[in-house]
Amino acid sequence: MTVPTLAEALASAHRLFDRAALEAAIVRMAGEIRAAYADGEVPLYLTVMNGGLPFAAQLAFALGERGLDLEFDYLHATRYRGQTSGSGLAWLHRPATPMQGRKVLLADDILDEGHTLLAVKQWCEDQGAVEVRVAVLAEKMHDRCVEGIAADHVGVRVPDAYVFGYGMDFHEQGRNLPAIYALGDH
Ligand SMILES: O=P(O)(O)OC[C@H]1O[C@H](OP(=O)(O)OP(=O)(O)O)[C@H](O)[C@@H]1O
Ligand code: HPA
Repeated sequence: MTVPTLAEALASAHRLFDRAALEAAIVRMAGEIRAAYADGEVPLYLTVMNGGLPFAAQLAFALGERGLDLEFDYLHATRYRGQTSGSGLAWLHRPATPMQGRKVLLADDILDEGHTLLAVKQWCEDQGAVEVRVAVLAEKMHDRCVEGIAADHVGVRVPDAYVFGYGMDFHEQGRNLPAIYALGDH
């Protein structure tokens, strides 16, 4: 199968949020999140690779600016998307930092159907985390999200279309576009 190019995708997509809008959303989120960690405990900050990387980095600086220290680790869980049964989640890397008794803050690019973050959150709880908060740059608006997962902090809400940019890929392309685009007419 030939993979469409990024240029082809951009030609049939439109920009939902530009860089300034996303940066402003992340600054707003940082204010909310700072207030949620007022007790001085240092959360374990888990970036969900790959898509969560740009957002997580920017959010981390905004939190540092507000006096919240973070302990960094990361995980990589990726969905097979229809090529297998069940949740279809493959763990490519699990965090090495012990979580017993810790507060965990997950940073990912998008909450779509929720399979990824549900499994990740449950795994953190199984490891002994006492609290798991979820921060996502984007939440997709539809009624297909699985039960048992919700984002505590959301940057922007996107329509029910395939979106890419700002960490999110179009066939592994376009992750470093500094804006979010939607395919089609949404
Ligand atoms: O809410 P869901 O329907 O589970 O989808 C959201 C997840 O899907 C994407 O990851 P993907 O599996 O594509 O891996 P990637 O970050 O490496 O692209 C995205 O980064 C989220 O982690
Ligand atoms: O719309 C999306 N775009 C990119 N990655 C995703 N992962 C789940 N949904 C999406």
